[in-house]
Amino acid sequence: MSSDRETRGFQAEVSRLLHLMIHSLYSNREIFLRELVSNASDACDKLRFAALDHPEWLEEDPEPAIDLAVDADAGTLTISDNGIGMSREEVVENLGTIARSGTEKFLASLTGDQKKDAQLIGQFGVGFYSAFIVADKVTVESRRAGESAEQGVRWESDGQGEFSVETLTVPRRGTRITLHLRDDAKDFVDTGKLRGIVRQYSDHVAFPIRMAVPSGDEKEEDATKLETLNSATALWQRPRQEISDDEYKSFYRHVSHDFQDPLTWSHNRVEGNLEYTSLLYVPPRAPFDLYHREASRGLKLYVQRVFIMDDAEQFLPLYLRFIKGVVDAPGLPLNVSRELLQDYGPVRKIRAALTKRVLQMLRKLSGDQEAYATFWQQFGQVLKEGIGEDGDNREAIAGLLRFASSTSPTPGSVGLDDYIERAGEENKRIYYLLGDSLSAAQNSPHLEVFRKKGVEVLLLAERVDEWMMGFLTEYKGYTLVNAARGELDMPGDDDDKAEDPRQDAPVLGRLGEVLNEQVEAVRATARLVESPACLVLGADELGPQMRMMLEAAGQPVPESKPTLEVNLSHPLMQRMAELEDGDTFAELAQLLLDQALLAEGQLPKDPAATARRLNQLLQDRAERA
Ligand SMILES: Nc1ncnc2c1ncn2[C@@H]1O[C@H](COP(=O)(O)OP(=O)(O)OP(=O)(O)O)[C@@H](O)[C@H]1O
Repeated sequence: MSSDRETRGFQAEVSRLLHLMIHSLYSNREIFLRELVSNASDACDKLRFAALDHPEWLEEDPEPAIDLAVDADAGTLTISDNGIGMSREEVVENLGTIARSGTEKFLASLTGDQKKDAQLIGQFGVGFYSAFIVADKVTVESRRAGESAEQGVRWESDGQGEFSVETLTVPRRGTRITLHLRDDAKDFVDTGKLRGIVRQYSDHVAFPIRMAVPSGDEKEEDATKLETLNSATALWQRPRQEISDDEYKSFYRHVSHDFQDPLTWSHNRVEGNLEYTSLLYVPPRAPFDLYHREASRGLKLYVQRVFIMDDAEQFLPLYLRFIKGVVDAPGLPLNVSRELLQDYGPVRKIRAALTKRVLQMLRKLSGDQEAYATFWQQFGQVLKEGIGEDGDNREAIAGLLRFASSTSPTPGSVGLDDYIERAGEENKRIYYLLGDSLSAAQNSPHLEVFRKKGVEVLLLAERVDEWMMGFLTEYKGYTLVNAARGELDMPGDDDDKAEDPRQDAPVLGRLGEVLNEQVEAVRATARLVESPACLVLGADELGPQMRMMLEAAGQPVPESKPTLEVNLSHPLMQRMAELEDGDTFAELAQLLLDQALLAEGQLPKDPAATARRLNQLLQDRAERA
């Protein structure tokens, strides 16, 4: 019986997605099977969860399973499950519109560049539509658990822009997807090939994946038997020593929908009052939506092996949102909700323990330079958020940070422990310098004296750095010191600055008078070797990055003036000290300040006036040439 047939157009975005997918995933075609099996497995998980409230749904057909069947003559492959199934509305919603969270964001982040987009699509679970990579027609028949056979539904499409739906009788609960294989994909009727793909991608799926194969019965040529293709146990429940690296990797691909192997993982069972098992992975690259506020994050939560929810974000802090994996906490109530998880004491304890576990895993990973460099490049910025957000683990997180430095300019090449080891115990300070870019920091006049004295300075050029350093004031008994702030206290500087006779030099007073409105003070410096002057922030003043961030957020930013420090031994300063003409002195003083601003990556207050002064200088120079 069939009725109510209607044809509908896909949303435009779906057509785009299909087109892109078919073309960009051609060399990875077999992943369609992983995606469809994964959906079937999710549907079985959902059924088990729903059956906690409706045990009657399981009565007739109690064992969830996923079946593959091929028909070589018809050129079809069928994947069926007896999971939760879909109603007609759900089919239309799930398989025809893009209201689902990921797709829209994914499409928004497309660049139009085929190559880049192909990588993006790999990061994004391609889901049901991947069926069209190998099929030129897909038929879905489904019946929602708890509904009658007459309320079944059939969905069909050639992936060209339209799909049809109709109500029909479906004898069994669950979903059955038939792929009418494309001419160049007919090899997917080969049971040996399918067996290999299932073992490679889906071995750990917790429900049996079965395939009809010839029974070998000579009397009945067409007789078949069901062969179970996977090991069908929840991988995380098995003892560690029995699980091979390949199994761990394959499970990672399952939970993350990634094509690549994870960088590392950590599998632990905790016994006692608060029993739980966790299997946590560090992915090899950041998802495209790492910085989207509502991006999915967190672990898959199971209670007594029953799947409860995806993206259980309560089990890890926000700055570890890139970690993938599973937590199985048999002590939690099966009907636990997101709201309940939020303030649930045991969950808070698991979260604290898992956070430590992840930090340890990263510490261990840092022993492998190449792998850690990949990690740092992908997730370093996110980890920095933890310095501000997680005071309890600040030191452990700080130990994982990587920087460029004045002596090792490759980004991410220096850790705080490396710095300490090189600096020794004598001067318990770690110097750092903030800049708008790495090259600005590298060329900053503030580094001159450090270079001269052979003291290493960390160079920080990311937007979050200034914010982060506001929280990171100490590490293993060493004080972190901003090289561009306050008065410098360098090793070997014994002279008491307050009584430094250089501070009485008349040129300082003259500069102070001319620049009175623009600077807090003018003083002699020991910071500079080659440059005549630089700007220094007061110890508690906001730096330029924080100012910009606050301004962008519409927050009031307190007025503040920098201090100008000048190098009295510089020939320019010596010449200025002798200069009698007040107007020329004022012009040069203004340019001195403007160039110091420029060296910090900031614009002078009146750039046009600076340009005018510079042009005058150029003209004078040209006339003398
Ligand atoms: N075998 C199935 N049984 C029941 N529902 C299904 C089945 N396959 C797909 N669905 C429904 O269709 C939706 C869309 O599936 P699709 O694979 O495109 O995306 P997804 O599974 O939500 O995301 P992703 O695959 O990216 O993780 C699913 O969320 C699910 O609700």
